[in-house]
Amino acid sequence: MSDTRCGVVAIVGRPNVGKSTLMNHLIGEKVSITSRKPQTTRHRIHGILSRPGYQIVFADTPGIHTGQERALNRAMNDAAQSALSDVDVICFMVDALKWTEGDEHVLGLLQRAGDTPVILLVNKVDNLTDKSLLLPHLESLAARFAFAEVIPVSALRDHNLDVLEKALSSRLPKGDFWFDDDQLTDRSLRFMAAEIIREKVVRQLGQEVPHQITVEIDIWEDGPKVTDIAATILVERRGQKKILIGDKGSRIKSIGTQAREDMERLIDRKVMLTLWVKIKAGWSDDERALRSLGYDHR
Ligand SMILES: Nc1nc2c(ncn2[C@@H]2O[C@H](COP(=O)(O)OP(=O)(O)OP(=O)(O)O)[C@@H](O)[C@H]2O)c(=O)[nH]1
Repeated sequence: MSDTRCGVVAIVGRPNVGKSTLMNHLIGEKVSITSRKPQTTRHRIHGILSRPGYQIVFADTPGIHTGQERALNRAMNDAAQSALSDVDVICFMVDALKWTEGDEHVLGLLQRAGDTPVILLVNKVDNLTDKSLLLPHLESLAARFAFAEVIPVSALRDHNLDVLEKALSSRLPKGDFWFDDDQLTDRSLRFMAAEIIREKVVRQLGQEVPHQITVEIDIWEDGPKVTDIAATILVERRGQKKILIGDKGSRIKSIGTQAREDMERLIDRKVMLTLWVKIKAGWSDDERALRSLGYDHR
């Protein structure tokens, strides 16, 4: 029997609660992603945290969004649901004392996630001026769901992240590590490059462009000095394309510059990045397109 533990963890929560901040603070610059092994074909991997004794593979739950009207959201919710029932631990993150419809929606999805242990992460506790409000809030949340554990954290200030790591690692199954540390493959780098672009779009445009954007890497060529990368950002409507491109191309240029800088840091080489924006007509209601874009998790 192996002495080490290894398993998959999903961090879920509505936008803006601090999920990315937590990932960055847990894993830092050392986001190492490798080619998928059979154990992880059902997950898109977000990052890997390797410590002596345990390896936590963070799965990307492909969007947990409010609103059910459109096929995209239905498919995403289905995908989120099946992804959730298939991980070893779920972290449900909320923003301090705030509770919104978005949180309610995610909690609803968790109700159907099966036996997977759910840890409630109450983030941004550094923001709380009156800490005495925390306990009653936690108690009322705990009454609504059988959380395996409730941990107040501050992702930004690294508060209680050691407690979180312990809570996660102790719940992982025993087993060998799936990934060698620091091993990067072309495929995972492409995936990360696409994520970097998506992140920049969301950061720069926020609500103006809905989360239904997808990024495809069309070209990845490692030249002697420079890596040439071309990517297409797929949007749903003409108006979104216009916003993304911006006045005389200023917005897409700024997104491209920021993304290129992150990519250069990631692969430690010069990058030449070309971005295209395309409208994928009828995309939301086209299940076939969804599957080809990787949202089919059945
Ligand atoms: N004060 C405080 N702010 C935080 C903390 N964690 C995250 N934030 C801030 O909250 C905002 C949202 O954080 P993100 O990490 O982008 O949130 P997210 O859940 O990944 O958001 P999406 O990518 O939209 O799903 C950022 O401005 C963070 O700096 C925290 O522990 N304390």
